[in-house]
Amino acid sequence: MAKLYFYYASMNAGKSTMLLQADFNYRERGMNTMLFTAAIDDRFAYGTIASRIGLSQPATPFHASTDLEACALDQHGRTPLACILVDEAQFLTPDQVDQLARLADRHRIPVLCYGLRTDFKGQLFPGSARLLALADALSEIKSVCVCGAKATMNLRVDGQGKAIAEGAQTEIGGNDRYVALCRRHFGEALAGEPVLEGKAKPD
Ligand SMILES: Nc1ncnc2c1ncn2[C@@H]1O[C@H](COP(=O)(O)OP(=O)(O)O)[C@@H](O)[C@H]1O
Ligand SMILES: Cc1cn([C@H]2C[C@H](O)[C@@H](COP(=O)(O)O)O2)c(=O)[nH]c1=O
Ligand SMILES: [Zn+2]
Repeated sequence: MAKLYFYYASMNAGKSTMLLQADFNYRERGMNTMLFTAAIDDRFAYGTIASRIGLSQPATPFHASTDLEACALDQHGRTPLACILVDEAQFLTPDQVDQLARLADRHRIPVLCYGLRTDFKGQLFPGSARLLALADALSEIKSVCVCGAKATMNLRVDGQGKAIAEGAQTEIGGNDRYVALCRRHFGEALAGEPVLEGKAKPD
């Protein structure tokens, strides 16, 4: 049985790097893959998966209206796919996650999704919630907070590095707008404590 995988993490944990490594691993063995990424996340370039470590690959951009099942089956009909890889999976709609599950279940194509679990308020993204509900395998990619503990949360900051507690769920940005923190320091930063001024105490 092909599986639906969800590799989740905070920002800057290495999700895109791991996706590109997995993709390379399939392709170096002569197998075809299909890559998707969110059309709205154009930090590097539209329709490109890029990691901070410098790797990048073109990918099919998805919008909320994109039928991922139809796109992948169209490609699969021309060159059989060994694997589908999806970056920025937090931006999938729940219906799109269902489409990916059908690609695994009915068409036996493994689907590897990489994305954030929660937003800057600590709330699940709808796509991530559906993936947590449906995926056969959940795997956390770990990274560290300023204190050395596991960073599980994503703090949104303004131009002065001040914590932001309110706003739209979607706001594209990188290390200038978000800081991955452990839950304790996420809470302290939102409470106005000087977590990001190098005064965080180890847990
Ligand atoms: N030159 C580098 N060498 C090694 N690791 C790097 C380099 N630049 C960035 N990184 C690491 O890469 C990780 C970010 O990778 P990336 O795939 O962009 O993350 P994500 O997709 O989860 O946001 C961070 O852990 C960062 O420390
Ligand atoms: C926490 C959070 C993040 N986003 C956006 C910001 C980035 O564009 C992506 C995640 O990037 P990654 O480095 O590939 O993990 O998601 C957002 O829109 N809203 C949020 O709350
Ligand atoms: Zn911490």
